[in-house]
Amino acid sequence: MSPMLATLPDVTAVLHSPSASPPSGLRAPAAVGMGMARTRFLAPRAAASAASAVSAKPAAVAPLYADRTVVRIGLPSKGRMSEQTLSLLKSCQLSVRHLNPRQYTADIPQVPNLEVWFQRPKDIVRKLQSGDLDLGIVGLDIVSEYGQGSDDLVVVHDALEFGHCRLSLAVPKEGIFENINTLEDLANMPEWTQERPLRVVTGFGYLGEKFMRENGFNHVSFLAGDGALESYPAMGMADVIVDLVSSGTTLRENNLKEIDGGVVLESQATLVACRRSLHKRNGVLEITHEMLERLEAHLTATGEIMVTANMRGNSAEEVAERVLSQTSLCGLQGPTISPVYRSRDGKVAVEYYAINVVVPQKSLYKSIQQLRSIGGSGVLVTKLTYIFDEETPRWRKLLSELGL
Ligand SMILES: Nc1ncnc2c1ncn2[C@@H]1O[C@H](COP(=O)(O)OP(=O)(O)OP(=O)(O)O)[C@@H](O)[C@H]1O
Ligand SMILES: O=P(O)(O)OC[C@H]1O[C@H](OP(=O)(O)OP(=O)(O)O)[C@H](O)[C@@H]1O
Ligand SMILES: [Mg+2]
Repeated sequence: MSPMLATLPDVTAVLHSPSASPPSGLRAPAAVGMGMARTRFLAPRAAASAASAVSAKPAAVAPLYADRTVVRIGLPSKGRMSEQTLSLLKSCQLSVRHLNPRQYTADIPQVPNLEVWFQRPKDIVRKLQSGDLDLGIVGLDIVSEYGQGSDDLVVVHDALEFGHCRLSLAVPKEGIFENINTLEDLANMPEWTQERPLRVVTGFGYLGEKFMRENGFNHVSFLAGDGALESYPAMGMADVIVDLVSSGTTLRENNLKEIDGGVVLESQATLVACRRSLHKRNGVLEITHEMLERLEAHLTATGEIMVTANMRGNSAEEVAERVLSQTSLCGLQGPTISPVYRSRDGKVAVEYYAINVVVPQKSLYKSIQQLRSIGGSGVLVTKLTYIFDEETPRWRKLLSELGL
């Protein structure tokens, strides 16, 4: 038998033997119900075989939750989040190796015990809930809609800085909605009655319904729609829509407007985990920690740059005083100041000091102006790849959420 494979007991026999029922708490694999007998399941990939990508060939009978030792992460298989997810991971030195674009599996060579599964965003959430995935990257909108506030899911990183959008209620610009500019205006319209409720079309039935209920709408009906929702009001099929908005172009082009108080949810990409896996599956917590550290280090560094300059001075302290008198030169923990040694008349002398300071990218020009105003010269600007703090606050928060 290959070291990669292990055999399961005869499944038919297990099913038919009352004394050999699966341990409680374990779900029976779906294929069992389909009458499939004796088969093999994928065991954890041996580190030595890291060169071979995960096989997409379905096992005839899937492993039970407790039998799976490899950790799984779900990434969006389609849509606008898919490419950005891969590029974020690449920036964190977690490049996904996807040998065959027609397969749904891949791996991340940097993390040998992790399998990547490409799934539709909503399926990522469902599979995190069932424990078939341990980790996933998906928009908060999808986590909130399909997770429905479930305790089974833990948002490990809530701001991966891409996929920004908002779930928002929009109404037609004209007709009876012309002077409707707030949610309150909409709720107080006399048109909505039990016989003729406000008709809302949305792909977010759970969040949409909760939002309307919590905002005091009594006469509302919902219609589920998957795409092109902006066309429903003009077609007379709905009065208002609850849909994702990012640039606002689609709303504008369809003669719709957002109203004050109408944002249901602000969303961006998140890293989500299955709570049960964090507690019970070997390796999940460690992989989550490593991913979190890399993501935080990369995302923190993204908005910052390193500025280096030389400055004449009598001592490091005297230079430090000048630098710290400037509001944009305080750095992460303060500037690093080091002597610049040069040889003069055969002796080593210090006339200049080098200043290294990390500043927010958006205040770069201001920082340079301030450096110059206190005598800085030869200014170098360097992009930062990572900033590793002592400990990421999100890791602390996760441990406390897990009671660890
Ligand atoms: N303008 C936007 N419209 C929709 N989603 C956006 C937008 N901007 C960011 N997103 C995020 O991208 C995710 C994926 O949306 P996208 O429309 O690309 O894929 P999809 O919804 O899987 O595909 P489809 O819309 O064809 O079903 C959304 O759930 C949301 O988190
Ligand atoms: O504010 P905007 O930048 O205009 O983006 C909003 C639009 O983008 C999404 O549609 P998508 O492009 O995913 O098409 P779909 O309706 O087929 O999902 C969303 O459903 C809106 O229609
Ligand atoms: Mg879409």
